[in-house]
Amino acid sequence: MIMVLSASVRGAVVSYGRVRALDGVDLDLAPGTHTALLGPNGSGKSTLLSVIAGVERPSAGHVELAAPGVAFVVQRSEASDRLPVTVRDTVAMGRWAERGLWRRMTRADHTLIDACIDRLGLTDLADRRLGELSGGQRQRALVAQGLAQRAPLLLLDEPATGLDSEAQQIIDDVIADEVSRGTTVVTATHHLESARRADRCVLMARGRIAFEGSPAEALDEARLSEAFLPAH
Ligand SMILES: Nc1ncnc2c1ncn2[C@@H]1O[C@H](COP(=O)(O)OP(=O)(O)OP(=O)(O)O)[C@@H](O)[C@H]1O
Repeated sequence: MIMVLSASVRGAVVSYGRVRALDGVDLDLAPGTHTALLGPNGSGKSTLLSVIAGVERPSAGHVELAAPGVAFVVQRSEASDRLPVTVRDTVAMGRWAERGLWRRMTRADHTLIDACIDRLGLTDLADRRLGELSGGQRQRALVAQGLAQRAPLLLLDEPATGLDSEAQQIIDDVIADEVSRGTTVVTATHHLESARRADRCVLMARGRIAFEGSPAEALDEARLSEAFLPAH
């Protein structure tokens, strides 16, 4: 049986100077599924997301996407925190790729932007500047921006970092909703509870995939401690 994939990565290698951030990674993403990437700091999770998003070009290997359009929600940075824009502006930017910078937003765009703001519980903060918000609120604004892109592939780099358990729950529910709409979602996460809700877990170690399987298989204690062992 031939399965149509949303995206596939073959033999991806990425080096930063002497560091091999990715060392020959193969990954298949089935449509309408949630894949959780887990692994210690520096194991290559963010780099793999960047390669799938097309932000980083592998020096060897390649990525194929079934359809164009990737929404990539990167980790919050000092730079994004200081942008002089409101929550609504931030989420509206998610429509730029489709609308073009200079074309007017349609009524449907505004409805979608409001829905994404609401979905992340930010309606009361919609007109506040990002700089006036807590880290967790800014993080939710960036996830709302990712949702507003309505891309077939949604990549989230540690979306729940710094969030309280209620906000984390919102993100997990948003991911589940997106998957049920047919979106293919990949998250890099350190939260085992979120990973447990994924369809598949990929354990990364030193730029390679150490294991992939169902959450029950991957999140086994022995398996996790092996993947998280320090390099030797
Ligand atoms: N822009 C860069 N310049 C130099 N080295 C980099 C760069 N980006 C990543 N690296 C290195 O590549 C390796 C993989 O980093 P990556 O950010 O992909 O890991 P990660 O698994 O996402 O880690 P974390 O859990 O800390 O986010 C690390 O050794 C990191 O130091």
